[in-house]
Amino acid sequence: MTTTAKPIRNPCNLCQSARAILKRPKTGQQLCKDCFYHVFETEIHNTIVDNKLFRRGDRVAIGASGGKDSTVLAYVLKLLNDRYSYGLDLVLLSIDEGITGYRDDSLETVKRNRDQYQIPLLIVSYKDLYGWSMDDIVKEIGRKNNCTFCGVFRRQALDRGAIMLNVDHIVTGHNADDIAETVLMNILRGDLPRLQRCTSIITNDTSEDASGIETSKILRSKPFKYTYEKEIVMYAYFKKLDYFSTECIYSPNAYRGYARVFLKDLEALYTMRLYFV
Ligand SMILES: Nc1ncnc2c1ncn2[C@@H]1O[C@H](COP(=O)(O)OP(=O)(O)OP(=O)(O)O)[C@@H](O)[C@H]1O
Repeated sequence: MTTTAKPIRNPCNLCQSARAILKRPKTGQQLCKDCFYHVFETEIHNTIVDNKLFRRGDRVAIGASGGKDSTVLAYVLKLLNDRYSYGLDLVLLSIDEGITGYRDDSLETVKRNRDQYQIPLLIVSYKDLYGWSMDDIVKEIGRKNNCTFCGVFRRQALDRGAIMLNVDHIVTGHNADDIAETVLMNILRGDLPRLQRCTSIITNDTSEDASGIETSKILRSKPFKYTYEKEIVMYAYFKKLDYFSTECIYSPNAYRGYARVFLKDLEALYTMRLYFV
């Protein structure tokens, strides 16, 4: 007696053998969980290889905030390092800006990630480096331009942490959506030098600390340059990764927020056009 296999309802566009459970925002493909993991991870691997981001033996610090992007970055980089034998020595580097009720909680997530992924962690605080926490700064100057101060301090703090860790390279979880926002902000501000630099996947600009001392020539890169935020969220959700998802308490008035809303509105219009044309 021959038995015929029951046809799969809504099969995955790639393997055809499992049921599709999601529609990929980047391509519109309907995929099963395993095929989504495979294409997501392979695209990041291809980005790393095509752009020659690392050399074998590099010691690489992952800028870890406990948020979805850097949590997925730590998880995927560890996985790819093992799968493709990149030969990287990975460490987590977190900056504690000193924001009560926000960063203290997200750092607890990073500490759990350190144990879950078995990657060592260094936490460097603004208070130790500069004598001021963000809470102190906000008390002094109020709620204006907080993100601008914080961004400059964080960049330097990451460099200082990287020197303490003796790393060659810092990777951050900036994704395709973050980069689109930055492009728009630089256009609106008319900041041509930054507009030129902000889409580079890898940079090695020299930075100076508050006293004007050259701190580093450490490479920085964004392995998620081509990765959509929605796909990072989907990946974290299906893999049940442990991440912290609260907005910074000092950021509601940030300029970036306006760029983000504008781009989300444009995206919604574009998606509607795709459906209705
Ligand atoms: N406090 C921090 N310590 C270390 N790295 C950080 C910190 N804050 C941000 N970063 C790095 O910069 C990237 C972009 O930060 P941003 O503030 O835009 O957060 P985000 O887009 O919410 O990302 P995430 O989801 O990882 O928090 C992060 O993915 C992370 O790699």
